[in-house]
Amino acid sequence: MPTPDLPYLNLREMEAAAAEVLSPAALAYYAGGANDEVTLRANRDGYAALRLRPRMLVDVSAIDTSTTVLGLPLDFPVGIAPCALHGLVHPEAEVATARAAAQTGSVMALSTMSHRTIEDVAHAAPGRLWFQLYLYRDRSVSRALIRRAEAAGARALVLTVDAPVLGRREAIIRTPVRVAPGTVLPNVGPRTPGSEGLDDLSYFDTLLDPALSWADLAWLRAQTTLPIIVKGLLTAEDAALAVEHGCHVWVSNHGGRQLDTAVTALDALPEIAHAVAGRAEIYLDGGVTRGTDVLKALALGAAAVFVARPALYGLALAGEGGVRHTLDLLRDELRLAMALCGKTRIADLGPDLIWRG
Ligand SMILES: Cc1cc2nc3c(=O)[nH]c(=O)nc-3n(C[C@H](O)[C@H](O)[C@H](O)COP(=O)(O)O)c2cc1C
Ligand SMILES: CCCCCCC(=O)C(=O)O
Repeated sequence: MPTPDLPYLNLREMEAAAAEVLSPAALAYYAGGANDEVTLRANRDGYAALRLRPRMLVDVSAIDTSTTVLGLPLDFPVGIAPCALHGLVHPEAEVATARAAAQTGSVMALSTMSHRTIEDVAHAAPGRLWFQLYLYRDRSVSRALIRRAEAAGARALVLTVDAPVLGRREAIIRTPVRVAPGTVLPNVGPRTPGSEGLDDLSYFDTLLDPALSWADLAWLRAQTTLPIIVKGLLTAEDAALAVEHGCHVWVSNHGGRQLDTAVTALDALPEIAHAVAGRAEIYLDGGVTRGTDVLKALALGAAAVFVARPALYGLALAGEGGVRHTLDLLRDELRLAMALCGKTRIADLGPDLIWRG
C-alpha cells in the first residue's frame, strides 16, 4: 500500500505538489524538455491515446506482478531511470532513492552524474543497482568508473547514447542549474562549480565524447563481462545493431530532453520488439505515470519500464518514503489494471491487449 501519511493519490498529484517545493532552477532542470517540448508532451499523451482490449470472466482473485530482468527478481516491472543530481532536492540524494528501490523490490539505474558515490548507493540497494555510463572523452576515467561499479556489485551497465551533445533545454538556459559551491560530484571529478564560466550542464557536456560510435560499444563490450544495456534507441536499425554487439535495448527519447519531435518510446517499441525478436531484453521509459501505462508498454514488448521524474518528485516531497510512494502507487495501479484486463501474470501481457482501431 502507498505510504499512509502521504496524501497523494497519483503521480500527477505528486508532480503538482513537487512543483510547489522545488527551487525554480531545480524545477526547470527536472521538468523541462527540449525546444518546444513536443516530444515531452507526446510521451505522456501517447499512453492516453492507446486503448485497451480487456478480457472478461477470468478469475482475477490472485494477481502476480512479479517478473525478472537480467535474472534479477522484481516485485513488479518498474525501475528507476538514471537521473543526474538527486542532491538538488534531498540531502540523502541517490542513497534515499536506492533504499526505496530496494524496499519495493525494484531496481535503480544510478547516473554517472550523481551526488553520491557508486559504493554508497550500492550499499543502499544491495544487488538492485545498475550503473549508467556517459562515456568520457578520457576513457581512463570511464574505465575506472566501470571497475568501481563492478566492485560495488552493480548488475549491469547502461550506456546512454542519445546525448552525444546536450539538447537545447530552454528552461535551463533561462534558469541555469548549479550545484552548491564546494560540492564534489564523485564521478565527475574535482572542480569548482562555475569556475569555467559555464553552467553545470554545459560543463558536463564538455567532458563527454561527442564522437561516440558503434566502435566504442565494441570497446565497452571488451571492458566488462557485465550485461550492457544501450539506452536511448528509437529505431529497429539501431536496436538490431545493439543486439549484434551483445547488448540489451532501452527504448527512450531521454524524457523529451534531447531531440525535440523525436518519436516516443511507446510508438517506437513495436518495430524495435520486432527487430530484437526475443534475442535481448527491452526496457522503456518516458512519460509513464499510471499502471495502465506500464501495462501497455509490457503488452508491446518491454520487459520493464523505468521512471525518472516521478521518482525525483517523490524524493523532493518526502525523501526515501516519497520515492517508495511513487513506486507503490505504480505497483498498485498495475495490479488493478491487470485485474480489469483479465490478466493475472506479467507473462500474459501481449499485443492482444492493444486496440488497433
Ligand atoms: C532531471 C533528469 C536528469 C536525467 N539525467 C540522466 C542521466 O544522468 N543519464 C541518463 O541516461 N538519463 C538521464 N535522464 C533521462 C532519464 O533517464 C529518462 O530517460 C527520462 O527522463 C524518462 O522520462 P520520465 O522522466 O518521463 O520518466 C534524466 C532525466 C531527468 C528528468
Ligand atoms: C549531455 C550532458 C550531460 C547531461 C547530464 C544529465 C542528463 O542526462 C540530463 O538529461 O539532464
